[in-house]
Amino acid sequence: MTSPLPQTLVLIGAGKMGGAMLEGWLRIGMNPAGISLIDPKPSDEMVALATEKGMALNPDPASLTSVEVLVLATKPQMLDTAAPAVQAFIRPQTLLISILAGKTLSDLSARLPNATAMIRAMPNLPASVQRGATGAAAGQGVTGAQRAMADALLRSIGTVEWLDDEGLIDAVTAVSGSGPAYVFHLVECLAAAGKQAGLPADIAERLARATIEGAGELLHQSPLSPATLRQNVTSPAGTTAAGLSVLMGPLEPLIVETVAAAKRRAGELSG
Ligand SMILES: NC(=O)C1=CN([C@@H]2O[C@H](COP(=O)(O)OP(=O)(O)OC[C@H]3O[C@@H](n4cnc5c(N)ncnc54)[C@H](OP(=O)(O)O)[C@@H]3O)[C@@H](O)[C@H]2O)C=CC1
Ligand SMILES: O=C(O)[C@@H]1CCC=N1
Repeated sequence: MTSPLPQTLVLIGAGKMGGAMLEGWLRIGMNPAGISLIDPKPSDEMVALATEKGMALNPDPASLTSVEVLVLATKPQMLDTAAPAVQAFIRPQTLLISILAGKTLSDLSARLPNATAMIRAMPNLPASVQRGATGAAAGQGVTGAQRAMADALLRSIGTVEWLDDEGLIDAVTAVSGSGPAYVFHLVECLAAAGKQAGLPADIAERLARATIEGAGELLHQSPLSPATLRQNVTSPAGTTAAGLSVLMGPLEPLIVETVAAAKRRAGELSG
């Protein structure tokens, strides 16, 4: 039996990532009447969306008798400032899901002493189109039913990897949390290279974008490994082999360094 999605959800921080998750949840048909958004300066788009869908925007905490799930999606640096307002939305049965990079369950407990059930999750931006990838770790106070509900909520916007060791969330952040930005930059680089190779800029951009889209979709649909898919593009002594002879040496160490830098930064954001 699949676990039910929460009937009542408060999203604190309706910015880029909170907004992406919200978009995903609305797409799968979550009831907007059960969703409340808290953001001191919501974007015009967020105000319009709240109005159109009938979601409460900055309601009085006392007006919400039930808050099954509270998703905390402010910037990590805003945790201290936001904590008093966050606490006002926590009920005895509330499950808090934090997506704050770097902030540990213990950092959260120190600021939110009334939160007894907490999950630290790291989603990513494609959640808005149900293709997110989330890593999650549950704190000790989380019941089996709450964990199942969180799993259903996060799985409704993509894949979920549960980790027994919360310490691994910083590595998740560096790989899949930040990962879409690495891929988007690859599109930028491929487009720039296409332009340098003589293509008109707009055509280079469209080809680069469609190439990453197509490669991503093929990865999604194919049972083959990335290495086999790469080999399937690479004709013996052909053009791809020539291109990869330049890329494959330096790319892996560069990506290892990239992920290490992002993971290091997550550690710096803790506390
Ligand atoms: N962007 C991403 O791809 C991912 C982000 N994350 C995590 O998500 C969180 C948000 O990141 P992101 O969406 O990029 O950042 P944003 O700045 O876009 O979103 C944060 C939102 O919170 C609002 N805010 C500020 N103070 C408060 C407050 N006291 N109460 C409620 N809302 C407040 C901000 O308003 P204002 O702009 O006016 O300050 C903003 O709208 C971070 O902790 C980040 O680590 C996790 C995974 C991926
Ligand atoms: O850049 C950041 O800190 C956040 C966390 C992962 C993606 N964006």
